Amino acid sequence: MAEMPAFTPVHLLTGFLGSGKTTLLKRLLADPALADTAVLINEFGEIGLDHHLVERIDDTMVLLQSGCVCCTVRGELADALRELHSKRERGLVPPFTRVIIESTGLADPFPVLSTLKSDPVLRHHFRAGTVVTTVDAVNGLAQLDTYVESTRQAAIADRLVITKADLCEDKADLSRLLSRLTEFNPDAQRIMAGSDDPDADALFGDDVAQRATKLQSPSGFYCDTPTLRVTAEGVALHTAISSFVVTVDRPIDWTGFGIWLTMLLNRHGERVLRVKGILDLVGEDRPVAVHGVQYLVHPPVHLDAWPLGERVSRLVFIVDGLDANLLKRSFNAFALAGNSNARPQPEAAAQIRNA
Ligand SMILES: Nc1nc2c(ncn2[C@@H]2O[C@H](COP(=O)(O)OP(=O)(O)OP(=O)(O)O)[C@@H](O)[C@H]2O)c(=O)[nH]1
Repeated sequence: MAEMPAFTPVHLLTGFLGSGKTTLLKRLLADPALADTAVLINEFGEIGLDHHLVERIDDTMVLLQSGCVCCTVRGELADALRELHSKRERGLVPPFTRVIIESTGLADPFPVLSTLKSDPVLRHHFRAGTVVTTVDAVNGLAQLDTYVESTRQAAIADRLVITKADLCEDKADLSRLLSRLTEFNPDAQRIMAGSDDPDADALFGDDVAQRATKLQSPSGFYCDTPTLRVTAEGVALHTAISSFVVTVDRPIDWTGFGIWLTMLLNRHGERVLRVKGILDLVGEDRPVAVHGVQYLVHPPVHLDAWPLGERVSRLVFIVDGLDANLLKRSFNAFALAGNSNARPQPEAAAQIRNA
């Protein structure tokens, strides 16, 4: 077992919505090098799914829910770290030697890190570790241009993991994304997911010297590049962004669902920042995980078991400036109308148009 560090490093895994944080975390946690790791997962949305997708649930896996770790659940983050520390002291959880926080895709990483420094208890037991930011090669450039959360996540990174380059049809777009990242953060080490296959050591090795020079200021953390200046204070983020959940307790027809989702994304893809869920599909015994990020829909994946043993479909939507009630009604009009002809009802189509 690794020796207990005087200050346990808290690594932050961040990156915009759907950029591949959970996929990376799940792969890394399979590495024995990360056996002594406590994991905190924070999700934006009424229900959390990522901890089920990571497929490791034990006492050192903590879900911070119902808000974003940089704002509403900052206190909850501090409480969770204090509790983990106290349980470790009392031998109630395995003696972890590092913590990884997977933030929401909308989190501002600066307040999260400053929580470690400013909390009177935490600062005696924990220290900021490495910040790893995932950047989606397909949607990343537009996200950097549109969402300040995304630029702040890229600017603070020690390691930038570029995901989905395998899906990037236009390599010129990928080069533009890499140039933009260089503007924001010339010092970060860049790793291509898939081809470089980063291991735990490459990502969470204890090399924080880079950020020590980049982020120290009298007031705490800051980052200053020619194009972006950000400080430790949170800014008013994700004000028009909302999240809603739909739950259906009978099997859904895949074709019909696909048509409904295609219609939604054709109309509003840019503003459907994230769709993710676990579906109970007609003709399938096992649950199926679905993921969409703006116009991009990833291939569905069969899971081994139903989370919590409950056989229901749950979909989380995170949308920017769309009418969540209309979209919910549209989904329900479609789902509740039955799936015999697998066509969205006219009412459902109109609700999508007007959302
Ligand atoms: N082709 C491809 N798909 C990827 C890659 N990385 C992630 N994905 C897919 O992208 C989708 C979203 O991945 P997640 O890991 O859930 O993304 P996330 O950042 O955790 O999402 P949020 O927690 O909702 O912000 C899933 O369908 C993944 O399988 C990659 O490098 N290539």
